[in-house]
Amino acid sequence: MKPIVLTASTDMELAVLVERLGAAPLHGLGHLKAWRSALEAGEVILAVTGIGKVNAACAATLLLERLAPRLLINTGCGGAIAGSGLEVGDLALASSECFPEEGVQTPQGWRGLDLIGIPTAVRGERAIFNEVPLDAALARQALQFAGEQGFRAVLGPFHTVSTCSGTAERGMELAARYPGICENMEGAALAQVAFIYDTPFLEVRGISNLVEDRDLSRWNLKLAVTEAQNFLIKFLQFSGFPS
Ligand SMILES: O=C(O)c1cccc(C(=O)CC[C@H]2O[C@@H](n3cnc4c(=O)[nH]cnc43)[C@H](O)[C@@H]2O)c1
Repeated sequence: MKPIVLTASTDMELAVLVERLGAAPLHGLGHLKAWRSALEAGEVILAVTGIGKVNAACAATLLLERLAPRLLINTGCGGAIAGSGLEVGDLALASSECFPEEGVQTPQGWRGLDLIGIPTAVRGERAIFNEVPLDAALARQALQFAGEQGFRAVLGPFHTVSTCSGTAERGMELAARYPGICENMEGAALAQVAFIYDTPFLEVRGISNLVEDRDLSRWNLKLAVTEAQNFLIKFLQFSGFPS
């Protein structure tokens, strides 16, 4: 059976999973720090991508080329976009991913990549621009399982940015371009690579902060990454998915 690959941008975002799944270091995956665990659901490979879109795309390409997984899961922390109903410590599940910065600044305002007419990726007849579609059934299944397990979780579109929105104004500007519940810096890059390789992709983030005027005293990275990993441990071991 093909493995499941689970990624995050930093060690901290995988540490609980590595420990609780008894994962052993795995060498030979290029520049990536990785671990392997054998679960009832099959083999799980955990890998640290590094921060940002370039690191994420590079890692995803290497992992999908080498391992051809049956599922790619990305986790970590993220910022709750105003109006999402999310609070610090909640889970956010991606219904789609989006690059809300890629486009053109025109005299009439910002426009997305569809204005240029060059897609970010094409698979068969399907061309995508700023928004990357995800496996809706898989995301809904994860949402339902989260609720059953007592996690507070919201399913909705994610934003992947180059610049963390450290002002409420910037968050609202991006949300006016595309709907969003959770901001992060890697997800859309992983989702785009998964789209190209026709691999199911699930993204689950713990909310570490609100997208608001930057105030680090209100952030809780540890709670966010612990909640996301606690959920994934249960999801991998008990949800019955993915078989
Ligand atoms: O502003 C700071 O000084 C600061 C301190 C610690 C961490 C950060 C981050 O921006 C973390 C980026 C990292 O975590 C994800 N993340 C978490 N919250 C957000 C957000 O509101 N907007 C974008 N990315 C976020 C992201 O995926 C990165 O991996 C800043």
